Amino acid sequence: MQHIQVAVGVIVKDGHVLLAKRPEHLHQGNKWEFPGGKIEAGESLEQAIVRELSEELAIEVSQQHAWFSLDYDYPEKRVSLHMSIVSAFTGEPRGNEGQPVEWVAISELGQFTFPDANQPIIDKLQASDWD
Ligand SMILES: Nc1nc2c([nH]c(=O)n2[C@H]2C[C@H](O)[C@@H](COP(=O)(O)OP(=O)(O)OP(=O)(O)O)O2)c(=O)[nH]1
Ligand SMILES: [Mg+2]
Repeated sequence: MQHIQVAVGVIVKDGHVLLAKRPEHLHQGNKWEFPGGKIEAGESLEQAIVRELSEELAIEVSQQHAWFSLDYDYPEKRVSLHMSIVSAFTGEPRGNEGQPVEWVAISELGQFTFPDANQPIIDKLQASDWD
């Protein structure tokens, strides 16, 4: 089975996180995601986060730290998601590829539909103190 390594940017600001909507035609399409994408050969997690968030949101990440990782088996592929908490960036995030983006209160994440692999991320966000 295909197995991909994914850099996932959890951008936290004032008790909110930034979500983006996955385009319908993609794997897990039309669901809300944390911005990010496949880690390329030779790239570190930190480098992949900087590149993906520049490509997808047109921001420049200036502070981040690795948070945790998880593996999940979709019927068609296995993903390893590597989460990084982004705590500082420059620029105003926008959907650089036409995708809707939204700042959502961590307490309200339950209202959104995420890819099936994401539940532990939501649980951990809601269990942590972000002040
Ligand atoms: N970015 C992101 N991907 C997620 C999340 N949850 C989740 O299961 N995924 C999965 C969906 C995809 O199978 C995979 C990300 O791969 P992708 O194909 O979208 O990666 P990419 O942005 O590099 O896109 P591309 O190179 O194919 O254009 O990870 C999430 O919260 N954010
Ligand atoms: Mg992506």
